[in-house]
Amino acid sequence: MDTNTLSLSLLPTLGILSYEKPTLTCYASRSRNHFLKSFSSINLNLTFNFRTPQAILNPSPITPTADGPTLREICQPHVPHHVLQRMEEIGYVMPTDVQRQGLPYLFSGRDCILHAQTGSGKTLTYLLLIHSIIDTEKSCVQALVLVPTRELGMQVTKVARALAAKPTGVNGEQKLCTTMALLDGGTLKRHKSWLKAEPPTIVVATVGSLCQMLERHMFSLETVRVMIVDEVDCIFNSSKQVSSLRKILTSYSSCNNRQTVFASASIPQHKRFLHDSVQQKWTKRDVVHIHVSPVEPMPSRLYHRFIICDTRRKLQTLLSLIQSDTPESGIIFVGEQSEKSKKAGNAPSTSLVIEFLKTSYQGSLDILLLEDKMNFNSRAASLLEVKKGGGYLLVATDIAARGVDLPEMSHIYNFDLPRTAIDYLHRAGRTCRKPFSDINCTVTSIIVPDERFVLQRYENELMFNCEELAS
Ligand SMILES: Nc1ncnc2c1ncn2[C@@H]1O[C@H](COP(=O)(O)OP(=O)(O)OP(=O)(O)O)[C@@H](O)[C@H]1O
Repeated sequence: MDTNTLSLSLLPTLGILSYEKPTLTCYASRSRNHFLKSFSSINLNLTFNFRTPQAILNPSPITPTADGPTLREICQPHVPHHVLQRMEEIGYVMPTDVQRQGLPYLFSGRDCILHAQTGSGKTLTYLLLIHSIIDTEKSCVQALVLVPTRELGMQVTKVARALAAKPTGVNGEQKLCTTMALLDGGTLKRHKSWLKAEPPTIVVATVGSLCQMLERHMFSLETVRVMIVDEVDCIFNSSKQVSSLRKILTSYSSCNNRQTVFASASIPQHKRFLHDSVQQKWTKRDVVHIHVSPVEPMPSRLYHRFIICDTRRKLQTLLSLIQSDTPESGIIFVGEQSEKSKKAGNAPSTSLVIEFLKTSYQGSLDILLLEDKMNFNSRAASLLEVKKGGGYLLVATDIAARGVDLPEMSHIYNFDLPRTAIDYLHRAGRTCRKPFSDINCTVTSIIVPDERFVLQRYENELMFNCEELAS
């Protein structure tokens, strides 16, 4: 095996590199301090076995300091000037941790697993890499971004287009890069004509739609020089998407002909994943694992609470919480309806919550719905409303939990407890999405007494503390 796991944020604190075991062990501890205290004893029992020393011998040239290099300084000379200008115009001036730590590796051409907190700026990180590779004078698809949902695809396309637009006041003849969204619910015929008439430089695609195009020979990945798989664990975990993703990575293209980047805030069993990536030829052998803040998987500005109540009182409890919190905007996450509940003829939680809020909530926030079973147009309409800004309460299933960037979001309510700690992490991560802000956001879980131990497990796994609210 020829892989590296770098827990970069630990470097300054511990003066050593963390490997898989301490990272996993720390999930059992309750706080960063606790972890750091327990680290020395764990360390005694471990053999640190770094098999490819390049990443250690050749560390990031960027020194992490409070007022360290700007994004422009990190990106020069890799990213074209007009993109850097545009980047600053949008407001991206200082790098986030993942940008500061990840970009030097990405610019060096190595395949990477970008493993960093929700809202940490992974999208801009990989888009800057794309701009360092593509040649806008060439008329072919050179970069591919794979996403698990149409919603995330729309968002990435928007950011990609914003970054590729001409900066104000620039009138040069520079050919600009174009981005095509190839997403579930779109028309293959239209995409086919676009690809034929004037191939875009970047394609943002859902796995299913891309595979359809590839299978019908409407599109080929021959000219793709960089491939990003965003929310990679989510796609690998999806029974509908995993086999298509494997084909895209190994049959329709080869890791030797492209730079591959996997991104997510959660890579369960990352050592295993790294091993598989090399063995299965999803990436090259010297793939590097950029693990930012491994002992703090969730933003520290998140305040976690729970309230215990009877199932029958959950709706009323939700309403009371919203009334006392007066959120700027909030997401109320509900679980998917089980087959058993469907068969019993029960209404899904989404309908219950929406109808209840529509009749009982007297505040000024708009009430919106986003769930898997809505058709693509209604889903897009909901998301468009949400992105317009203004206050709203979005009642959503986990479809809204992955990657969707809603910077104004102040409160998350788990009306139904998420099924796994990872789902908790991604739901919670829809808040605290302004990288340099010090505004605190709140996640509140409304649970029945039996669920307390489940939430406790999530707390241990994700290393956070949840405070109980009096019911
Ligand atoms: N350097 C920067 N300066 C200011 N804002 C930034 C910077 N980089 C990213 N952002 C903003 O941070 C927010 C979160 O970024 P992004 O959506 O890329 O997060 P992410 O790491 O992909 O999160 P998730 O894992 O939840 O998908 C966005 O609103 C983005 O515009």
